[in-house]
Amino acid sequence: MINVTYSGNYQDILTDDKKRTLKSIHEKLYAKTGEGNDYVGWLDWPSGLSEDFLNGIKDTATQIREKADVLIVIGIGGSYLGAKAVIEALQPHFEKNPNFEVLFAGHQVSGPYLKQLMSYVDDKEVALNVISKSGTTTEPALAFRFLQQYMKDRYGKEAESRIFVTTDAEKGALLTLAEEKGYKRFVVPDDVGGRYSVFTAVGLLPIAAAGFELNQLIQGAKDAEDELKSFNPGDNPAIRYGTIRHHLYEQGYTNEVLATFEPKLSFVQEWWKQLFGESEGKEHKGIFPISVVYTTDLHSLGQYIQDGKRNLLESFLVVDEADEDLEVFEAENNADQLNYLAGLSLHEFNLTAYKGVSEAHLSGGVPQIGVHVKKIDEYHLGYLLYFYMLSCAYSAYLLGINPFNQPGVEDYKTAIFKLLNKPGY
Ligand SMILES: O=P(O)(O)OC[C@H]1O[C@H](O)[C@H](O)[C@@H](O)[C@@H]1O
Repeated sequence: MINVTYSGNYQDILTDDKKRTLKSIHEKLYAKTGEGNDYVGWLDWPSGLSEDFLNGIKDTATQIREKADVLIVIGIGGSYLGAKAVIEALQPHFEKNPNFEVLFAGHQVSGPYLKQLMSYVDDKEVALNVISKSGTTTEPALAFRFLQQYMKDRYGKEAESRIFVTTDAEKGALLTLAEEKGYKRFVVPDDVGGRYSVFTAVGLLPIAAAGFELNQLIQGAKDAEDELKSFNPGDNPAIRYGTIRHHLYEQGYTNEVLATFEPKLSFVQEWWKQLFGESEGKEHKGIFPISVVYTTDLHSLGQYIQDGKRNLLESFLVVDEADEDLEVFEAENNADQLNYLAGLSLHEFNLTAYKGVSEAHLSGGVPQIGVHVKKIDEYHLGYLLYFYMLSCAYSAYLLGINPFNQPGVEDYKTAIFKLLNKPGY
């Protein structure tokens, strides 16, 4: 379902030694005995999802769509990027959703954003889904403080039936608050970290509310879980991708540029950055994840990628089939001199551009990985996101890093809290 290509020879990387290392990673991962094993609930999560659970999410999504025109999803990092990635990939570019919108808040602290959001929804019916695994993250908590008040002012007691909380089952300030007010709650499983949580209620409720097909998304993830669990490092694309990028890292390619020709995937790229960046960037190790959308960025970052410092590897996220397309037509006077393209579709143009860019960058000293997915729909996105999560676990374990914690993010938080005189800091 996913095809991973490489500009080098994969068999050369796959030495007996590497196979042994991969085998031991595979065994620890699936036996849930590797480092960070408290957080591998995502691994068999898709196949464990019950009809009842999915129906519960779908029913709530239907209720939300019945009573509201807008769902504001409050969350940051893993509590926002998965839903945002799927929704952006699936919704049309324009007239996103004339009858129902999913908007996001709490993923930054911008006064203008929050003020303008509240005035934008003033003439619309609103529901809120506040998502935080810890229940204590400052940005969403701050946004929720404002938006909860907004809801109370607008709806009084009825606000309580318009607010949905997704958080830990047992702890956190958000849980206490939800219990106090009787808000409907969804659980972030204990053993699933934020950046691995897209197939839990964290991602599923906003995605369902946006009107997308959960069964297909989950089926894609389930098939990925099933097909990628075999230890077959020659063919398994998740092992392949993890192994190639790790090999390139060892050769000094410490930055990975994830490139796509499909602008709708730009939030899949953002989600991927958190996934790989937070999973691997520890102990002064790890590939720094960067993203570009082509051909746009060929006209800005293309120069650097072609000729700049040689520590870049490039991985293309290639969509093989376009759902909509245009064919270049023959113009009478050919004033723009583009008749040579007549008969070519824009998708074919991009596939050719992929080949050309890939050749040029390779000759400039940037090794190439291709991650090919058939098309963009619920099923293939489900498959793709699971594929990346699994590859990430292999890749981080190859580095000797626990993929499932993020100890480093506390340092800047402590520094900010000290400056703000937060009690206890
Ligand atoms: O869901 P939350 O607990 O609010 O966390 C939201 C995000 O913020 C944290 O600082 C972590 O770095 C992320 O891994 C997490 O996804």
